[in-house]
Amino acid sequence: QFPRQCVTPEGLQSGTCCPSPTGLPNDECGSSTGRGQCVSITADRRPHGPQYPHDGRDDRERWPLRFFNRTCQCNGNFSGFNCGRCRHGLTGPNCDQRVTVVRRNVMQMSADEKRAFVDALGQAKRTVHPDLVICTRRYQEIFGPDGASVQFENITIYNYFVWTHYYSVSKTYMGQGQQSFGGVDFSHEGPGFVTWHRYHLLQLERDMQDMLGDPSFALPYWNFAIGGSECDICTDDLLGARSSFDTNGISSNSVFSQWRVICESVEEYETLGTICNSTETNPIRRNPAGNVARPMVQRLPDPQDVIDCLELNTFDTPPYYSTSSQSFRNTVEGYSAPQGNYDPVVRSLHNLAHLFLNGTGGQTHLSPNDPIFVLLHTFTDAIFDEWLQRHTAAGTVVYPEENAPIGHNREFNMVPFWPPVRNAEMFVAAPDNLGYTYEVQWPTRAYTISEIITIAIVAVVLIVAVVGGVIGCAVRARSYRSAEGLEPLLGEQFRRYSEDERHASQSVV
Ligand SMILES: O=C(O)c1cc2cc(O)c(O)cc2[nH]1
Ligand SMILES: [Cu+2]
Repeated sequence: QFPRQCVTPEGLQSGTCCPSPTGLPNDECGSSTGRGQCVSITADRRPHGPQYPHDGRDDRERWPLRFFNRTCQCNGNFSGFNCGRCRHGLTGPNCDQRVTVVRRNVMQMSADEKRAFVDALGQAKRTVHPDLVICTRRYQEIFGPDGASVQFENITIYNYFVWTHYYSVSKTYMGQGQQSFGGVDFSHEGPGFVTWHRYHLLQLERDMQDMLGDPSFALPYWNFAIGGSECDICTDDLLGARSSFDTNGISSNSVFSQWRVICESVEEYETLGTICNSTETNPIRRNPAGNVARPMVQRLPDPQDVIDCLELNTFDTPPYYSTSSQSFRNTVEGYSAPQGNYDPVVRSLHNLAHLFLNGTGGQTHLSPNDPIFVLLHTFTDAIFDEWLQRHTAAGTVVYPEENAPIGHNREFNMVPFWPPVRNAEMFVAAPDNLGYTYEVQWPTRAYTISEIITIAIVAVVLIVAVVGGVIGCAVRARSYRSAEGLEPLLGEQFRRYSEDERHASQSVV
């Protein structure tokens, strides 16, 4: 969440996190080369929804001001916590060359591509994040007893991806002996669901590109809207088959059977007011379609559900929450029926795909520990991008500025990302603004009864016309031939002419 250089006791006390680009000491934000400058952070002040009624209790309110109030603001196309890199979709020394990566269907990749992707995930699970460290205490307890140390630690690239999700969904600690407050979620149940998860994926993709030294690396997606109760990506060449010994486990032929999860001890965090750290504990659990207690989540969404949600015109509707009706966001997130009507018992699209996994991937504080999360969310993001592109011309693409749940207003800095990035910055079409596109064949709508009847009528009329024409011609040809029989002179003349011609050609030879 914060650059390693910034989390010293002095750095935290100053509230300033403006490092120099690597190789340029004492050049905060690369200001001497015009890359950027150190400025005050602005945090959203607009009212949020009533779900969170507290004030000052949570480190994530008005993020990231509890920790830092000054950051690098980069000029032009420069970007990053020290302005040492380019904005998404740009490259080159001056960040003026466009680059686009293509996110593809994981099922359509070659055996070599699949292996490379699985290996890259394994490497991300082991490689310490080069720049960022995580806090392991609430701000109040972040300084050690001597004041000379602070509670931050290193974490691997993939575990950082898991930790940021956990931090965004964790409950608010209300003090010893008090129940933690669960009415907060900085990344779900609000308009920020799509923008938060989009940035979450972009950050992982970028970290993996840097790790691999391959700027063309793209996260693939899992088209989970295939209906039925089979997990098609749960094979040992991809995300791991089911273990033959443990219904809830992953096959030992898959590297993912070796992965251990972080952030499992929620009860401890909630009762002691601690925070998940980088300690790995148990293996991933997964039992696709295996939740017998909840038959509704035993099958995946259907292609028609995607078609239906893409037809909703409004991005989000009051109260911009998990109870919104006719909201594209609440529908793709999966708290509404695919046609947009809110129903508390319904789970569809993204939520249904999570719950179908029935294990680690179905619990919000843990879900990214199962790498299926990455592929499930790239597809969710592909639907979001398709919706943006289809509806932009109609002018209904509007992100709410206020009264969304805390963390979800348009100008709120998404928790716990650094440098500060607002929901609004991710509410743009990806190919033109963020340097990636999806290669997807979107399902098309089946014909309605009235369309089928119309098509049938047109077809019948055409067939009648063609058949009628053929019969008409045949009848006319017949009457012509019988007329020929009544005109022997004409026939005679024709025969004589042909014979003359034959003679002529023979005499030439
Ligand atoms: O119960 C749900 O609808 C549900 C579970 C779950 C887990 C997860 O990680 C999500 O991102 C969403 C979600 N929804
Ligand atoms: Cu999710």
